Amino acid sequence: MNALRRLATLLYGADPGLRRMLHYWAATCILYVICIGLLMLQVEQGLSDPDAAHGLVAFGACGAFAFYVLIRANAVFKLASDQLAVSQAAFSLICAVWAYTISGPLRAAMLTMAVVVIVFCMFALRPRQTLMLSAAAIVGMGVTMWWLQAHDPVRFPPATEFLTFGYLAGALVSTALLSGEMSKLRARTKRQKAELSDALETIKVLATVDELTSLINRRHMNQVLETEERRHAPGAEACIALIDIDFFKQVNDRYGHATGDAVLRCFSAAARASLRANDVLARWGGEEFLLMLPDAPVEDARAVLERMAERVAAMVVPGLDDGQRISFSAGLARRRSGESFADAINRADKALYQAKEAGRDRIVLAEAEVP
Ligand SMILES: Nc1nc2c(ncn2[C@@H]2O[C@H](COP(=O)(O)OP(=O)(O)OP(=O)(O)O)[C@@H](O)[C@H]2O)c(=O)[nH]1
Repeated sequence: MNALRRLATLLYGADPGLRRMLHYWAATCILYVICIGLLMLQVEQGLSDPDAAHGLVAFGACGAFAFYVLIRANAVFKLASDQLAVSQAAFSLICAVWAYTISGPLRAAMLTMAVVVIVFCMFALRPRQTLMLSAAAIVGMGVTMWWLQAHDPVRFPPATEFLTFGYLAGALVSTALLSGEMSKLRARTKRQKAELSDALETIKVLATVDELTSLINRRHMNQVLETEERRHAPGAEACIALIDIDFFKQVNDRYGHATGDAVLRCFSAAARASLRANDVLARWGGEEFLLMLPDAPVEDARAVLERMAERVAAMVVPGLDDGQRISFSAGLARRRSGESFADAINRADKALYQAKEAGRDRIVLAEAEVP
């Protein structure tokens, strides 16, 4: 299985775009092989000239190999994928015209291949390119048929050639139009898929991030805590801190709601700048924040909060009077072994209440942590 996968990577490469192009190439090759098989049967039945048939087989095989090299080494040639597709389709049409000239009474059947080539185009070409290619096929086939009936009217009766050309032109034009519609449909589906995935990304952000502070919101923090609870290795310490800005109502009342919002934004930025790499800070509600410090002994957690208090005290908030200092109170709890985060948050909440009661602008350890 592994060897097969390695062989596929060797042949197809690892790049998804390259793989897609080579898959189309492989599908074309299967078609070539079927056509070669049928051509050989024609030769066996005496319906086609063997030399001419072998010439066409050699031409088809060389072309298929050349296209493989061209696609595989496209990192060097840097051809656009539609340029490659147009050249491949043009090559296949030349093969179909050639097959027509050497196929004796079965020649009309060869024209179905030209139609198949145009159908293939819907996967790789724009509608206009497909139409141009069909027009080129009609002109190429028309000139060939005219030349054949003019030079060998016994094998290529003019009336038969004329009618065959009419059928072919009709089939090619309608197939080109239909495959053009299909490519438009594919392009629309692709665009809608991209729009949907953008919208999904926006929804994800809206569902997890607080719009005002750009911190994660309470819902997402609960998910983070759940994950951390499951990951929590026995003995590893995690701390929880509930942080509440002091006298925030007074800020709102004195400076207005917009300045209150600015305080929340500046506080969040200052608080975030004080964290260690793995600490997670969330807006828990209003002017309250929850900080989770994984793998942190309580002394380290306290140090983070003190650093945060210094930064918050030093921050300059647009709209606030000079000298108006912002502070916060925090309740800090170490999550006990086997304890749920919900219980640890409850203990942190009680400690926060004590911090407020004791005069604010301080960090209070939850009861069990007080030495
Ligand atoms: N500007 C603004 N204010 C908010 C927001 N969310 C909550 N608030 C206000 O925050 C204030 C919280 O007031 P309180 O709960 O009394 O707390 P406090 O004034 O900070 O007092 P202590 O916490 O006891 O220090 C209320 O006036 C809310 O309206 C918000 O997103 N923006």
